Amino acid sequence: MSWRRRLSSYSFDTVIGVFLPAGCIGVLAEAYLRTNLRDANTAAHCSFAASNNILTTARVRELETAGIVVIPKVLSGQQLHDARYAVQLLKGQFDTSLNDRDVRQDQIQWVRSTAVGVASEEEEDGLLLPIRLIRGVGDALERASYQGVSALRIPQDCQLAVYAGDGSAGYRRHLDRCTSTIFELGILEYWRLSDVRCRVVTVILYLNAADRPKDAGGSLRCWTNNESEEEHFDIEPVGGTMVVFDASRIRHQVLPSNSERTAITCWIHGNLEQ
Ligand SMILES: O=C(O)CCC(=O)C(=O)O
Ligand SMILES: [Fe+2]
Repeated sequence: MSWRRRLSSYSFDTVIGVFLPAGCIGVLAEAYLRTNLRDANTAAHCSFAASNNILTTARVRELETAGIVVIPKVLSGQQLHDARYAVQLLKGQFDTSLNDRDVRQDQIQWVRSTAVGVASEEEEDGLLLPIRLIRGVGDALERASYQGVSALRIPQDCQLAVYAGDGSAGYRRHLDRCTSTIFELGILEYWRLSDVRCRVVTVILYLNAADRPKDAGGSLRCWTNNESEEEHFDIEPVGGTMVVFDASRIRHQVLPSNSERTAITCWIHGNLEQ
């Protein structure tokens, strides 16, 4: 029996009285339970010596005061080459459908160190080091008691984003952490955005060429003062540059890129009070 016939065999009262409330509860339950953090790891679990060497205690203190730190030359030319080769092999698996095209025009794919979404371990190799480096930042933050936070959670999934070099692909100004209240969002959206509400720190590692010219565009424009539109600075997405910033403080935008632009991002989560 088709679902239409089966449904028409129920009385109007049954549909209104049983199926409608059940459907509403289902939608609410899906929103409440939606999370990518179920298999997230502790910061200690993701500890990586190279990340601790990069994000020294001095840099963590700088992150606390300035809200952002930029660390160049985190990857060698060979490591960048390997990472970019791995990204090439993943082409065709990128997804634009999840993105609001008015807001951002990149293509993304979620990658994890346990070979989900990649065809073989060999193909994953080049991305393994970038993933470990960005996921290892959480441990460096905890060791240096960043803003007194503890119990950071590191998602398994990191975002791999490719912006086409068509001179138009970018990402409108935004904050990575959702700071809107339940009254502004409504309960459904509030629950759906539970992961984004827990983002504490953003870690980006650029996988472009180390000699990417300035006119290739795609700079990351950052605003450090929310009161002022004027106070901003640009970071060139040169391959091997790591950017770490406070996800609830630094508004940022990706300027249009004239050359293909690749970045891998990890959001470190925690339970900060809004
Ligand atoms: O790739 C970048 O420089 C930033 C991307 C970004 O803002 C984001 O994915 O939320
Ligand atoms: Fe962002």
